[in-house]
Amino acid sequence: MDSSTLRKRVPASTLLDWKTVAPAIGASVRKLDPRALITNPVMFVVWIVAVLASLLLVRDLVAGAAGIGFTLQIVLWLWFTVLFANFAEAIAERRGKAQADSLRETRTRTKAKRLLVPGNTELFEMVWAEELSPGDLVVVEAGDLIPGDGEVVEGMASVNEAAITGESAPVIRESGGDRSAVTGGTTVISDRIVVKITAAKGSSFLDRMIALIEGAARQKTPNEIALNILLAGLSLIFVFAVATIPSFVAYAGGTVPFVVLAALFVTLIPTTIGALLSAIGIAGMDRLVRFNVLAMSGHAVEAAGDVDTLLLDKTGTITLGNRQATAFRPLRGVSEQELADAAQLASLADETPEGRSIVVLAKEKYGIRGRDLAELRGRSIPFSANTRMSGMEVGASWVRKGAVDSVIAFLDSPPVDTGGNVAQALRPRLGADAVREINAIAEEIAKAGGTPLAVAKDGRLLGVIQLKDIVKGGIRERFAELRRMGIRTVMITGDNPMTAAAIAAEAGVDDFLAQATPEDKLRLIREEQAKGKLVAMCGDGTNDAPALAQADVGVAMNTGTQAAREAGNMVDLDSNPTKLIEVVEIGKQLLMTRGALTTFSIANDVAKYFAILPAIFVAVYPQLGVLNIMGLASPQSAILSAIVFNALIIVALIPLALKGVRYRAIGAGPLLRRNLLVYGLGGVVTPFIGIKAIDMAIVALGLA
Ligand SMILES: Nc1ncnc2c1ncn2[C@@H]1O[C@H](COP(=O)(O)OP(=O)(O)OP(=O)(O)O)[C@@H](O)[C@H]1O
Ligand SMILES: [K+]
Ligand SMILES: [Mg+2]
Repeated sequence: MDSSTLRKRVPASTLLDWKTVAPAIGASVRKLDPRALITNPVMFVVWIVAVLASLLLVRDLVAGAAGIGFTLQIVLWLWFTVLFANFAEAIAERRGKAQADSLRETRTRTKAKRLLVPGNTELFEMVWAEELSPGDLVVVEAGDLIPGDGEVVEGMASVNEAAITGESAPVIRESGGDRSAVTGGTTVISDRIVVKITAAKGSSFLDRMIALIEGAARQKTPNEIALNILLAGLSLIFVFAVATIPSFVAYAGGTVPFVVLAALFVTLIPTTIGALLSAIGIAGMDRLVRFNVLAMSGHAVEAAGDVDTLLLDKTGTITLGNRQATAFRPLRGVSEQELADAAQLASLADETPEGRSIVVLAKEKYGIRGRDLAELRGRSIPFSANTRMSGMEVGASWVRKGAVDSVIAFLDSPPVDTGGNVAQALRPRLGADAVREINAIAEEIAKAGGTPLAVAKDGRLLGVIQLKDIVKGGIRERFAELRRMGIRTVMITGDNPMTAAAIAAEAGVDDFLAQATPEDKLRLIREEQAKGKLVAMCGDGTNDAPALAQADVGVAMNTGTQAAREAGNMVDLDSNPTKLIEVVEIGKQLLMTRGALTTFSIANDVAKYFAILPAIFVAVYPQLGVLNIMGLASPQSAILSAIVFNALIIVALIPLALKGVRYRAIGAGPLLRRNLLVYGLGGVVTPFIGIKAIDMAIVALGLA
C-alpha cells in the first residue's frame, strides 16, 4: 500500500482557478475589518499605518500639497500589503469551501423510523431527522439514509459511507463490537439495524466536518500564538528604530515625510510571515482532509509533526478486526460436539462479532441449533475488556469463555456469587494436566497469530476456540517507513503475549504490550509523555477511548465506536492506521513551512534594511553613497520599490504557503541546515534582486 492508494477526495484546486480567486478577492476586502485583523498583530499594525497614511493623503489633497503622486502610490501599496495578506488567508479557506458545499448537499432532509417500544422493530413512527434527540432508537433498513450519528445496538448491516469518505465500497456496521458507530447521512445498503442516536442536532459528525473544512472551527495553536507574539515584538522594535530616523535626518538639516517612514517601517517588520501564517495553518488542515483525515484541532496537526512514539491497538487497527471462530479444539476426553455445545451456550447472548461467529460455527459445522434464551432462563455474563471473559449461567450450571489465563484464574478462584456448590464442583477437575494441555493448544493457535479462547463449563476446562484475524495488507512496509521517519511503533492489545508476539512480528511493529487493560494503555501513554515524548495513538474501541484522549495525537478509526471517535483529536475516515505516515508528514510539512517562511521573512527584512537605507540617507549624508551598492535611482524610487517588493513577495509565496515545503526523511539536522541555506540565504538575496528590478521598472515607467 503506497501513498497513491490513499486517494485524495478532491483534486487540489490550482491557484489560477478563477472560481477560487474571484470570491477570495471579495473576501480579502471584507477581511479589512479591523475586528477580524486584530488577531494578526503584524497585519493590524500595517492596517493602522495604512489608515494614518490615507488620512495624511486626504489632508495633502485638501491642502493641494506637492508630491501627491508619490504619497498616493505609497498609500496604495500599504493597502495592497494588507489585502494580499487577507487574500492568502481567503485562498486557503476557499479550497475547503467547495468540499464543504458538497458535504452540505448530503445533509438533505431525512425521515427517520423512531421506535415506539424498545425491542419491537415493527412499531415505529415516522419523524424528521431533526426531531431526533440523543437516546432515541431508530430502525434503519436497506435503502434508508441513517438519520443521525449513533451506535448500532441491534443487528448488522452493510453501509455505504461514500457521503463522508468518498469511498463507495460498503463497510460493515454491527452491534456489540468495535465497529458499531454509524454516521448520519450514510446509507444502509443491506439488512436492518437498530441505531441509538448519540449526537444532538447541530453537533453531528457531518456538521463538525463542514465547520472544520470551512475553517470556522479553526483556532490558533499555541505555537502560532507564540510566533505571533514574537512577530509583534519584532515590529515593536522597528517602531523605535524607525522613530529615531527623523532626529538623525534633522541633525543633518533634512526632514523625512511620514509616508516614507511608514513605508520604511512596513518593509522592515516581518510582514511576509505575518501575512502567510494563517494560510499555512489552514492549508495544513486542508491537506489532511484531502487524505480523508479530519483534525479536530490545529494543535493535533502540529503535534503530529513531532511524534516520537505511535501506539496502536491490535484488533481492528492492525488487523482487519472481524475475529472469526474457525475451529473448536477440545481437550483429551472431551468431544468436539461437547465443546461446540458449551461454546455456543457461552456465546448465545454475546453480541460481539467474536461471539456471533462462534454461534455460526457451532451451527454450520456441528449442527448445533439455536437455543431460545428466554426459554433457558439463563443469566448472561457479557464480555468486558477487564474480565476478558463472557458466558452464561443457568441455575447452578455455568459456562465461561475468554482469554486463556483469565479462564484459568477464574477456575482457580470462583466468584462467591456463583454459589458454594460451584466452587465445590470445580476444584478437583482443574488438574495440572488440563492446564498444560490447554496451554499447549493455545500456544499453537497464538503462534500462528490466532486468538485462543478457553472454554470452561461447571468447573471443567473443555478446550479452546480458535479465532482468526488477518493483518491488514501492506502494513509492514508502512511501519518500516515510520521507522525511517524516526517513529517507534508499539502495539498494545488485550490479547495474550503469544498472539501479540506473532501479530507484532507479522506486522513489523517495534514493540508490543500484551494483556493490556484500558488503564494499562493509558498508563503507557502517560509514561512515554513523562519521558518528554510526543505520543500518537490509533485505536477503534471504547476501551481505547481514555488512551485516545490522553495521546497528543489521538487518531480514531472511523469504523470504531462512537466513544473512540469522540475521544480522539483526529478521525481517519478510511480507518487505516498507517495513514499516520501522511499525518506525520503533513504535520512536519506544516512546521517546516512555517519555519522556512519565518526564516525567509526575517532574512528578507534584514536585507531590505541594507538595500534601502543608504539610498534614503544619501541625500542628507552623501558619505553613505559608497554603501549604496544597489545604485537605486533615487531615495523615492528606493522606498517605493521596497514597499512594492514587500507586498508582491506575499503573493509570490502564497503557492508555497499552501503547498508546503517538501518533507524528506533525511533527518532533522540535515533538513534544518538545508532549509536555513535555502530560505535564509534566499531571503537575503531576493530583496536585492527584486528591489533593483522594481526600481528599474519604476524609473522606466516614470513613477518616481
Ligand atoms: N466476546 C468475547 N468473549 C470472551 N472473551 C473475549 C471476547 N472477545 C475478546 N475476548 C478476550 O479478551 C481479550 C481482550 O479483548 P479486547 O477486544 O478487549 O482486546 P483489546 O484490548 O481491544 O485489544 P485489541 O483490540 O488490540 O486486540 C481478547 O484477547 C480475548 O482473549
Ligand atoms: K516586511
Ligand atoms: Mg480493540
